[in-house]
Amino acid sequence: MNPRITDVRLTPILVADPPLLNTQGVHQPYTPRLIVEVETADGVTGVGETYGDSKYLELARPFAEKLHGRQVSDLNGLFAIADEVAVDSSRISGQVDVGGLRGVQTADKLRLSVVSAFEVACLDALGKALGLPVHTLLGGKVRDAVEYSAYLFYRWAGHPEGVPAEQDDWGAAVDPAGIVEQARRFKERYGFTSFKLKGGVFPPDEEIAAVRALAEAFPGHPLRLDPNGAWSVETSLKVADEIGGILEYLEDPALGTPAMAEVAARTDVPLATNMCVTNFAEIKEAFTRDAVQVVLSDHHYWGGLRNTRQLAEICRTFGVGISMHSNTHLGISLAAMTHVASTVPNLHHACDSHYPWQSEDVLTERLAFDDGKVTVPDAPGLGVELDRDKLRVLHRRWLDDDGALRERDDAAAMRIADPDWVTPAVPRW
Ligand SMILES: O=C([O-])C(=O)C[C@H](O)[C@@H](O)C(=O)[O-]
Ligand SMILES: [Mg+2]
Repeated sequence: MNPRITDVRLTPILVADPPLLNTQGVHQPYTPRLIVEVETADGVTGVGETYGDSKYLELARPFAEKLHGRQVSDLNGLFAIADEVAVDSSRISGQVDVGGLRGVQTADKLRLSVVSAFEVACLDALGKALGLPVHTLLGGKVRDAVEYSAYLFYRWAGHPEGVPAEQDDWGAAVDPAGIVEQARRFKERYGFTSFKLKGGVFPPDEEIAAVRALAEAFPGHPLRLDPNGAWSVETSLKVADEIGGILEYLEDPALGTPAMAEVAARTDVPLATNMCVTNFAEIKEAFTRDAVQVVLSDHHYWGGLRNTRQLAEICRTFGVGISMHSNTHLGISLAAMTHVASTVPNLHHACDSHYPWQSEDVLTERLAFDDGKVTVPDAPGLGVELDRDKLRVLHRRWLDDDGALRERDDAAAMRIADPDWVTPAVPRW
């Protein structure tokens, strides 16, 4: 076996995305992702996936060059290489990460978001070379299937008129009846039994009404509401007071650890986050102040699957729950999430996944949800296969784009429908 890396391929793509609403605006019709392939001297190829905006691409390129000749098994070495890659200061000074969804942008967060795709690709290649699934390389699965929740979004039926986009048949969902209908469809198609509603879109009373309608339509099913930090402490407490009894947890009601700590101190409703605990440096303050009860990890920005396991161990030590956050992603990432989730004993909440919203993929075969679960692949590596024709088509779309869609910008996408739209100041309500 010769697991020396002889080739690294980076393929930026644009993937169709429906008009899903969040507090920043609306999803673009196409969103950028980056597909990473590492090839070894033996001709084994591993795949990974991460964000595809330019700020990630410009780090991934020099990173890829440094990988040539290294062992695919040298996973710890990836972090040392990342430290050697310079981050342009204009990318971090005064910038917020992913439209503010991950707090302040730092060089470290950018680097980790790139390292993660290479780590997954190396694990995939190593697993294929050894004939072992990725979960075995992570210490072994403790469950055979990983449960996911339905990720409900307020949405329009289609993108604004005149904007080139793929169509879907989900229809609009802008009120409680629309959200219940969407949830029903998710349950019928995929068997999900937990429901997360992306909030921060309409005034809190409307979102409270939607959660109540879900509780009535699906009695006993775990429910979550996530306004992405759009509410003040007082508004968060009012929502907790009104619907806390029917929520599994409230996700990032207010922005930042101090505000979350204040909410947590005054309610018994568990608070989850993917916004105030987004890297190891942020754990100490949040846990010391008891600001969050569940951390939603995301291997893309925590720096990969092994870091995700470390995070899970820290959460276990402090008695904090762990589950998984998701942003627009394809099957490579769903497979990676499923492998790592299968190895975490203290995973007690269904994970998030945007995948059902993605009609396109770069795999020969889509991953399936059965009874809301993805079966943990046992084939070597991630257990998925790249479809080069599909990859080519989505890359062609990226090449043909004039640059307008290569950076995900939900506020800019919203301005096409509403030219006066500006990213709302926080707290919005
Ligand atoms: O749980 C979350 O905060 C997210 O999933 C953030 C995402 O960016 C989501 O809000 C979205 O894609 O609109
Ligand atoms: Mg969230």
